[in-house]
Amino acid sequence: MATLTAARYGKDKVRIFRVVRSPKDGEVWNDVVEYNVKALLEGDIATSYTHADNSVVVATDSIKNTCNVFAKTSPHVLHPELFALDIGLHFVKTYPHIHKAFIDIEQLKWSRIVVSKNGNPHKHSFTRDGEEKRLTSVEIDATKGKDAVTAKVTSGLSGLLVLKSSGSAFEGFVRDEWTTLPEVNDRIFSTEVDLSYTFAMPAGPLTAEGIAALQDRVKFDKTAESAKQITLDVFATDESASVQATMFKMSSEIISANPTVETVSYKLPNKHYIPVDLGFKGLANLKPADAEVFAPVAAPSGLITATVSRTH
Ligand SMILES: O=c1[nH]c(=O)c2[nH]c(=O)[nH]c2[nH]1
Repeated sequence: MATLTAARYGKDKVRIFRVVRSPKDGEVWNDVVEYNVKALLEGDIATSYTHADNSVVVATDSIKNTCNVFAKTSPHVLHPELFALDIGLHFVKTYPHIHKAFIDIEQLKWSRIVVSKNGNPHKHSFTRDGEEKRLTSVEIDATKGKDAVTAKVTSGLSGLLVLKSSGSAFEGFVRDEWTTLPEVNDRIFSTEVDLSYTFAMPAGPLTAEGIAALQDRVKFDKTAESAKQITLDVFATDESASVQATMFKMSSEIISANPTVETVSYKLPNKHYIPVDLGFKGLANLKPADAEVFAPVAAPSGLITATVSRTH
């Protein structure tokens, strides 16, 4: 005997680019977003797996179509959390047997070009000025009824590459017969930031009309800006004793600066840069004070993770 114990399906990698045109000073200004959307559904769908019963299947093609239509019609399309809430709420409200929707959005970076000859931001030209992505994952839950829908929102960023060439030490760690790493009071610290944070959502059911107000109440956009800036500021200015200690400072600052953030999680690879031994040429390059030439090491890397929660 075998039993289906979990089932969730939908469309992944729905690629969407949206232009929003608005009048400003007699000109047409464009805002643009590029998203990769994953939309998955749960509900009374077991028979599609166990009895080849497609009558309960909203085709993944229709799920993709829905994402595209909402990209055209949602008034919140420029705001990934609100846009994800719009799509997710639609699925649980539209299909009686769909009880949960999971909408994940990755936002690619397009920043407005500032034209150097006049210093002005351009009305419709953009540049990919970084590979980092803004992320949101929204879980819409209608298991308590279609008029009692709740939402969980987790947002963050990934792929933000940073490096500091000083201001980082690693000393005092366990030394035993397994240890070869020297203690250093100055080293390179480089990581690719993977950050996520959860929001405390207001009580009460999620409604289509209520979604717009969440931007002001929960401050998704402001939090995204603040969390990135705190990450960069603490990374740059902390006299780092370890990745662990720096990561805790970043997390704590995000929690104290953003009242609607409940938990902060970082995953930080420690991308090692090893001083190269140039002794064969009589060149000192191994001690922290001498080290100027380093070999970036692709693998292995350290991997330091933590979740920090607001104390109530
Ligand atoms: O900041 C660090 N934390 C570690 O746990 C660790 N382990 C290691 O080898 N180097 C480092 N650096």
